[in-house]
Amino acid sequence: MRILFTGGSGKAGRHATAYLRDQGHRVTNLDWVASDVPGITTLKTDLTDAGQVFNACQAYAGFDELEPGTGVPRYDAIVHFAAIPAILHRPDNETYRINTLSTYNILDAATKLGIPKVIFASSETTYGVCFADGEQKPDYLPVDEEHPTVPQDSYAMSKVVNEVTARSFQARSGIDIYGLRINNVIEPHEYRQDFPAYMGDPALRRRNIFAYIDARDLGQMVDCCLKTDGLGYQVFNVANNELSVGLTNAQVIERFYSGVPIKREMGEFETFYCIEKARRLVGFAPRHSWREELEQ
Ligand SMILES: NC(=O)c1ccc[n+]([C@@H]2O[C@H](COP(=O)([O-])OP(=O)(O)OC[C@H]3O[C@@H](n4cnc5c(N)ncnc54)[C@H](O)[C@@H]3O)[C@@H](O)[C@H]2O)c1
Ligand SMILES: O=C(O)[C@H]1O[C@@H](O)[C@H](O)[C@@H](O)[C@@H]1O
Repeated sequence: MRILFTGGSGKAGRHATAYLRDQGHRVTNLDWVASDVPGITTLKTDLTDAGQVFNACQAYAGFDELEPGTGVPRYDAIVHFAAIPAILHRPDNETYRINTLSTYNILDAATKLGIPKVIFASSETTYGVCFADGEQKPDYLPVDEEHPTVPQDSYAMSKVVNEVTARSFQARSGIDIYGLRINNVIEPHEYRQDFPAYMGDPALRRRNIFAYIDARDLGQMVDCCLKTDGLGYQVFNVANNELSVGLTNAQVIERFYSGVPIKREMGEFETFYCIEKARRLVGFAPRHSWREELEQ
């Protein structure tokens, strides 16, 4: 497929674009800065500027596309990852402005230009646990897509607003728009760098609901979404199926989740960040586990 990918120069985007390239997709990156991933071309674009977004969505992906003499082909899908990826990188109102405006522009352009699918990065932070002031426990476990999304911080607010915006653009246009509530992204080198500390102090993972997602598996989830048509508007939790700490599910409940309703029986090391919907609807099957990465 011919894919327009935003934020491909960032932490998650670098791995997701490489994964999509390896699956045979043609990927053009829209970002403030150029990608250094081989095979990924960047059109430097400020996504808060609607003019630039509409223009980039209708641009050639490379000089080779001049050859047929049939004009600019239409993109098959947009994968929108560009964002300020947390609080405390920018003043709160800038994070909110950049994230909501960029997403509005992408959705507006996709629907008006007849691009039939948009997959966008939402976040685990929508559930209100990650960047809460003090400790906020989930309302129930495991956290699935029905869990309330009432966060207190500007980054997560921008993601909740983006989900609402996406749902409305989908209702108007009828195209497929899938939002990914991505858990904490782990790059391959971060297993050795960071996980030993998580084994020593599991509380370090409390704000991530003890979950994580390998950056390459996130690429797989995007590809699963590209391959699955006709679902309309959907949000999906995206995480590994196992906890990111060296405790069992029961031990985490005992230490961190006393009083939190447990909705169903769970596996010994099963994640509290439920990924059943992604498995069922698009066939997501994470492959990279921290246990195996540390053994290698
Ligand atoms: N890293 C995580 O753990 C995590 C978890 C959940 C969700 N997410 C979401 O996944 C996406 C990618 O996150 P990341 O960690 O790779 O972030 P990142 O900051 O590493 O990458 C984001 C990229 O977007 C670009 N960008 C931002 N705003 C832009 C704009 N207006 N115009 C052009 N380019 C712009 C940046 O230059 C950067 O290359 C984000 O939407 C983030 O909110 C990340
Ligand atoms: O966007 C998000 O959800 C993520 O933001 C990152 O910056 C946080 O470190 C991570 O815990 C979150 O998973």
